[in-house]
Amino acid sequence: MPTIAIYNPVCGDQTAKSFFEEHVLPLCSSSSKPISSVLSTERIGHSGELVRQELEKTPVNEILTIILGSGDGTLGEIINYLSSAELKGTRAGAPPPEIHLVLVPCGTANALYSSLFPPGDAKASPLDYKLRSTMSFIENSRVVPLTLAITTISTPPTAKLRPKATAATVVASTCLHALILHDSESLRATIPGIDRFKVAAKQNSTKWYNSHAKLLPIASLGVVQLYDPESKIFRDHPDADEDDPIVDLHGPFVYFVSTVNVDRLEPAFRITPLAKDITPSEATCDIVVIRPFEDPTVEMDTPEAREAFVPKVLAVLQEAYNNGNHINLRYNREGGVSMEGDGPFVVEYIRCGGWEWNPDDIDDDAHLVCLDGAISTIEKGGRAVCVAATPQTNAGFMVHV
Ligand SMILES: Nc1ncnc2c1ncn2[C@@H]1O[C@H](COP(=O)(O)OP(=O)(O)OP(=O)(O)O)[C@@H](O)[C@H]1O
Repeated sequence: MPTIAIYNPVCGDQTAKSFFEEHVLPLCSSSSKPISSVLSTERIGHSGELVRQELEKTPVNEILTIILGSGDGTLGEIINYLSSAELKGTRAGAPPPEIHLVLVPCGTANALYSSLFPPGDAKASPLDYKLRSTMSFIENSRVVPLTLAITTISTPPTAKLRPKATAATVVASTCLHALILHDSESLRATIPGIDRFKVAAKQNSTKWYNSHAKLLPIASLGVVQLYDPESKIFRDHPDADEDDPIVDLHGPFVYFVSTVNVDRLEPAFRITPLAKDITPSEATCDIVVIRPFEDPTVEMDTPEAREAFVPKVLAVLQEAYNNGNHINLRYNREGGVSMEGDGPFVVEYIRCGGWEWNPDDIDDDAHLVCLDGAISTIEKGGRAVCVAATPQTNAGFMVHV
């Protein structure tokens, strides 16, 4: 079973190369798990090419293990490259490969790693913390499958173009989160760390997004679920029944973030905490939505109403850093947001099989979609459809945990 190492030398604080040379490679060479090649990515898109070349040399009945030093973006790049690549060599005409991943968190946010290995749980030093997946590979070989969120962005029916599908392993989002990722890219050079996300959040805090979302049922249950913070369980969504299991959500929206595999997007930002606290038993999307018309004091979409809503959104985002406590925030009669309110919950926390996003033609900002950090734009008249997919047996990506 071949094992290769691939690192992205420019991700995060650009220390992946030295971290591999000083820690990961010596650890592996002193174990019984030899590494056949050590590869560095040289450009955008290169990681997928490197994995393809290795796969084409790997016998069909063998699993390829990749020790991957990167953030979430490089992993997404590999998965998407392989999903559309026509493999040759030993893999010509063969069924989809099984790939095992050993993650070394070298990126900026490392959402997948910090969800699989929550930092608070670690009694280890920072060095030991970064080597947890590596140690699992060396010592016990326990793996978990990755769920994929397959998002298809369609053009209007009149365009007659083939829809484009992208697989995400962490997040598919629209609204504020997509705008934050979009704007934070231009801040990368001046603010290399995760503070650039906070700056970008402030820049976009007064925007509301006009769209119509449809929530698709969980495959085995046939329903969409809504979390009830009072009883702390998921219930069947009140707007769905067996005859019509699809739930319609009308805008405006401020926040729409859907995750798979993760309960956090940064080590401390637990935006979908129930992904860990009430673990789903199959491939599902956990979605956090904020719609300002759920606030009992909001009656119209005006500049004043948007301005007054800003502190409420920031309170939710802030509370997500408090171990995911934002899901318990409520409005009070004055429209204030706190744990003590007796009004509606500020966040709608949904678990479903997928969703569809139909932005209003006139709202440009509602057309941005973030897929694991990469931004796509839905054309006017188009839509995005995201579905959580379970990997087939003996295929897909498994992570050492
Ligand atoms: N040698 C290279 N030069 C320039 N870009 C590269 C190179 N190698 C890889 N890349 C690109 O770097 C991008 C960022 O990588 P990645 O997402 O893994 O790290 P990050 O953005 O720092 O972390 P995170 O996704 O956890 O926030 C990837 O999209 C990849 O295409």
